[in-house]
Amino acid sequence: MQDSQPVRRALIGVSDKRGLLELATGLHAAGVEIVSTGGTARVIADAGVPVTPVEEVTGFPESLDGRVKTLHPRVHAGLLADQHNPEHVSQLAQLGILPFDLLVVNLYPFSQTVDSGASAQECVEQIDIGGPAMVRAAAKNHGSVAVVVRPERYDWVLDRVRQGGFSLAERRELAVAAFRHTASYDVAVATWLGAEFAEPDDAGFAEWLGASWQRDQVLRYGENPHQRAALYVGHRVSGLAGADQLHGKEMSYNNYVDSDAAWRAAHDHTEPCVAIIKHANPCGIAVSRAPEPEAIAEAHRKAHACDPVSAFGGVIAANREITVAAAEQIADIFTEVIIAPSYADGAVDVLARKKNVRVLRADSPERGGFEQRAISGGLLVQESDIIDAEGDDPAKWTLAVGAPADAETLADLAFVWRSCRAVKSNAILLAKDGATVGAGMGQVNRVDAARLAVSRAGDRAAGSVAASDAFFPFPDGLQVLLDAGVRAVVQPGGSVRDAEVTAAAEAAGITLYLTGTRHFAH
Ligand SMILES: NC(=O)c1ncn([C@@H]2O[C@H](COP(=O)(O)O)[C@@H](O)[C@H]2O)c1NC=O
Repeated sequence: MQDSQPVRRALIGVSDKRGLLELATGLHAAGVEIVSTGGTARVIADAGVPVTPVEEVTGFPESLDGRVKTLHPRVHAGLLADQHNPEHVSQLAQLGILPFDLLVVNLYPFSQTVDSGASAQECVEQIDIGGPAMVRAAAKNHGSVAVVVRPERYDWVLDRVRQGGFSLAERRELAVAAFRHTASYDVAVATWLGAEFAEPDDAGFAEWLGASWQRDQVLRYGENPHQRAALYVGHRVSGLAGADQLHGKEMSYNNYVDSDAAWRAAHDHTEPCVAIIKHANPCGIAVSRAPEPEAIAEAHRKAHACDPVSAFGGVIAANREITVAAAEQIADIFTEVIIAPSYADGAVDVLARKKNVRVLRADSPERGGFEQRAISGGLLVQESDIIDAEGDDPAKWTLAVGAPADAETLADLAFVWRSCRAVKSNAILLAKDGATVGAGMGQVNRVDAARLAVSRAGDRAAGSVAASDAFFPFPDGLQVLLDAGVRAVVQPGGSVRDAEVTAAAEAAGITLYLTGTRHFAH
């Protein structure tokens, strides 16, 4: 290549020794002199490949348990000298320092050590100092030096070396990757240290938030075709972002949004559950008390029956394995995405009869932690809403009025309460026999949410149970449910007009429970 620069001398210091021998052997065969740090040099030398220990370059022993190996002017001058600047070249000659053309480094495994549950002292020892210093030096000096931080690139590196070296464009690309690597590394260190040494007045929120995301996919478009979009993943890829796609077209932006809502809704239940989502709202959620493995097919039938019209083109999530029977049922319905923890033998083949349906296998979503939402000029951070708060346990509910619910009714109330938080606020949800029958979502007042839920339930409203994601500010919303024949209601309570709301429930002779916990979802 036109502006390629030959590689005559390489410095290698790697924690991850994968591919090291092949790299060193190939570099040596290509006539490259290799200089290496302690452990790396030993592996290379043991294989019979000539290597110069870095101490021979620095004239200084590796010391302080490896805290000082390469932090020396003879190393850094060799990495930082601009080989196209005659002044630098002559200074190096006067100092008796040879320049490096290639640096291969990967850093101490800091994040892996933290994730392994190691002690704080062990984690601190795994903060690499000399490695990032060299990587940054070589990346700054990409005009003269190529820097490689990932073993996955060694084959390509050898190819370039054999072909006469790296072009400027390639050295620039490597420099970008190198600075991203050290930046992500520092974010991980700063985040962990901040949490370890947090001041008591931090109120649980770090004073500084670092982020490091890797682009995973460029999506066809965003929420609308005129918006561009991409998916980024963190260093530990999990949940929906880490799902395996077993079949179908590529995921779209809206598929991800709806799948995320469906995945969470299905996992809000411990019983076998299916959630069908469109535009991030449920068109049906159901649980089954049938013995497994029949349960998931039954849960799907019940969820689909809630609103078959809306389920067309929806996203289906199950919290249990998709059986062949469930797959046969689902395959008949036009569905955008199916997501489950696993698929029985043959189930994916059944679903794959439809060319486009996306079939995903994913790990359960992580519970707890924090979630972020961008606003104009800022970032909101909150604890994730979990459905295991005290008020989510029916045993802790307060009976405001009416007869205590029998076991079956209480199970339905618990189901509708757990399902209600999957509905965008203001939310009213009606259910019967472990299945939703009518949802009123995203309304700007609770009366309209109740009207919508009742109208979508139709005849099924009579005898159903209902949940409201937040308190009824007036009796009017509840009255809509009572007029439709709802027989038991669960809501947080806490309105200044609770007494009027309770009086309306009493007048209708229904059972009303208060949770004391609210589950808004905007
Ligand atoms: N202290 C130093 O001068 C230093 N220079 C390089 N390292 C790291 O030491 C590791 C390689 O060491 P070894 O070859 O001994 O296994 C690499 O991960 C490299 O990033 C250093 N270690 C930590 O800072």
